[in-house]
Amino acid sequence: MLRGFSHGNLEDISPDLGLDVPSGQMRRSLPRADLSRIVRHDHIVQEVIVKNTMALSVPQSLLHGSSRSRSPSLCLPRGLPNSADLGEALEPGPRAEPRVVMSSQGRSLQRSTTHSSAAAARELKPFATADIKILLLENVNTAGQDILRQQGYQVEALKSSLPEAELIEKIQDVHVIGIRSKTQLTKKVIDSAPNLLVIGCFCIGTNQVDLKHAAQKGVAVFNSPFSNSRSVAEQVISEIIALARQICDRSMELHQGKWNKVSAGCWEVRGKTLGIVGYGHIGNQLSVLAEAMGMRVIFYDVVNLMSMGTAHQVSTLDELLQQADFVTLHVPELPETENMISTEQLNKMKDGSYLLNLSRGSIVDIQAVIDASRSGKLAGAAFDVYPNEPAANGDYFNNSLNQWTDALNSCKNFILTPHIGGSTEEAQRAIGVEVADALVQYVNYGTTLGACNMPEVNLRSLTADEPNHVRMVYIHQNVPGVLRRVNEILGDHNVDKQMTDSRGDVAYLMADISNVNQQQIKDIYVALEELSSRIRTRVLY
Ligand SMILES: NC(=O)C1=CN([C@@H]2O[C@H](COP(=O)(O)OP(=O)(O)OC[C@H]3O[C@@H](n4cnc5c(N)ncnc54)[C@H](O)[C@@H]3O)[C@@H](O)[C@H]2O)C=CC1
Ligand SMILES: O=C(O)CCC(=O)C(=O)O
Repeated sequence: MLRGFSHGNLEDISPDLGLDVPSGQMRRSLPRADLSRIVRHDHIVQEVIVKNTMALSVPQSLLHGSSRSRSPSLCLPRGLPNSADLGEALEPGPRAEPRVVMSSQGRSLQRSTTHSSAAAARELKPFATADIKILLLENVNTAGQDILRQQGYQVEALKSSLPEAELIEKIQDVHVIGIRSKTQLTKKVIDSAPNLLVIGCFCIGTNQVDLKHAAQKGVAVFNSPFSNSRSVAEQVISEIIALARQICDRSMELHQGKWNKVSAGCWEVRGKTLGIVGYGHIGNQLSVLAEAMGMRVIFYDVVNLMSMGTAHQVSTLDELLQQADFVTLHVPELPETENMISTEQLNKMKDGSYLLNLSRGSIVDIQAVIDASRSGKLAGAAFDVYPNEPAANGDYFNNSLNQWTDALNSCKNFILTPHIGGSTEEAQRAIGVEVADALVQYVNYGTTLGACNMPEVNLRSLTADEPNHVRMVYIHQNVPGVLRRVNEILGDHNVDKQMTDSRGDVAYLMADISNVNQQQIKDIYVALEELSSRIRTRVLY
C-alpha cells in the first residue's frame, strides 16, 4: 500500500548526478555555479522515470514535531496526510513498469538499459508532491510551469507581480515562490512565509531578493545566470544602430504623418568605439557582435578579464568615458554601482556620444541624463530599466511612477523600452526550464548546485537498492564546533557519504545514512534540531 503520497506516481532518475564536466562545455569566465548547472542539465536529460518505484511516508510528528517553537524547521509541508510508521514506510512499495517520458528539455527519454532498476537513483520525497505549493509571479514561461506541474506540485501562476500586502498574504502557505525582476522579496516578506523552502528567480538579477536574510532563514535562492544574455546583447546592438541613425524618432514622426528625410547627425557604426561597462556574460556577447560590425571595443570591469577578439580592457571608468562613442552599462545592482553614471561622468563623455542602460534603473541618474540631452552633450540614449517599474502591463509610465517621466519622454533620440532585454521566446523558455529544474532538485533531493545564497552541495543519489537510507540536510550557522556536535549525533550511525560547505554565516550539510529505522531518524532529527546552531533540518528518504 502506498502511504504518504496522494499521487502514487513516483519517479526515479538516472543514477548519475555526478560532477564530471563534459568536455567542450567549459568556457572562459564561466563561474563555478554555472559549470555545475551545465553538468546537472547534462544528467537531467538522461532521466528515466519509473512509476511507483518506492513509496515512503513520514509520521506527522516528524513533519511538525520540532522540539522548539521556532518557525517550522523540518522542511516538510503542513497538512500532510497522517501516515504510518516509518519502519513500514521504508519498505519498497509496488514496482510498476517503467515508462518513457519527455525530459524537461522536451526530448524523448529512453528507458535506461545500462542500469538495473535496483541501482536506479531513488527519488527522495517524504511528502506528497501534491502538498507542495508553488506560487509563480510575473508570467513565468510555461515550459518552467510544466516541469513543476509534472512533479505533481500545486502550481499557481500569475501574470503580474503583487503589491507587498497581497504578497505577504499569499506567501504564507507557499513552499516555493518563483519571481522575475519586479517582485521584492524583502526581509518582511520572507519572514511572513513560514513554509518557504526555496525561491526561484526566473531571470539573471537577484537584487530584488534579500539573499542574506533568505540564507539565514534556510531558504535557498536560484536564478538563471546566463540564459537571457544573448537576448540582451542583441537588443543593445539593435539600439546602437537605431541611435546612430535616429531611426526611432524618424519612425515616430512618420507614424504621425511627418516625412523627415535627413542625414545630419546620422552615422554608421563601423569604426566607432563601443565602451562596455561590466564585461560579464552580456558584455562578452556584445563585444563579439560589435566587433563583427566593425566597431572598436573597449571595456571597463572591476575584475581583470581576458578580452574577446581584439577588445581592450581599460583601467578606469573615466578612460572608457573619454574614448567611447557609445557607452553601454552591464553591471549588477550593488551599492557601488548606484548612480555610477551621473553629471560628473556624463561631463567626461565625448560630445555627441550615446548612453545605453539595460542593466538596472539605480545605476544611472536619469535626471542628469535628461540635462545632458538638453545641453546637446548626448546625441541620444536608450533605457530599458528604471528606478521604479510598474508591477504589471498598462498605462503606468508617468510622473507618478518616476518624477522625470514626462521630461524623459520629450528627449530627442531616446529609445525607451519596458524592461524587455531578456524578453525573447528563446530566453524565457531556457530560463523557465533551468530554474524549474533547479527548484525540483532542491525540493526533492536537497541539491544546492547553482544556488545564489548558499554553499553548493550535492551528493550522488540514493538508489532503489538502498531502501533504509535517509538523507539528512542540515542548514546551520557557520560557527566553531558545530560540525563536531553534528557528527557526534550522526556518528552513532553508518554515514555512507557526507558533504558540507559554508558561505558566509551559513553552512549546509548533507549526509546519507544507511540502515536507519523510524525511531532512529526521529532521534537524529530531534537531536539536530536541538543544536543552537540549527537553521533548518530536512529529512529526505
Ligand atoms: N534588461 C534586462 O532585461 C536584463 C538586465 N540584466 C542586468 O544586467 C546585469 C549584468 O548581467 P550579466 O552580464 O549577466 O552579469 P555578469 O555577472 O555576468 O557580469 C557583470 C560584470 O560586471 C562587473 N562589475 C561588477 N561591479 C562593477 C563595477 N562597479 N564596475 C565595473 N564592473 C563591475 C563584474 O565584474 C562582471 O564582470 C545583471 O546584473 C542584471 O541586472 C540582465 C539580464 C536581462
Ligand atoms: O525578464 C525579466 O523579468 C527580468 C530580466 C532581467 O532583468 C534579469 O534577468 O536580470
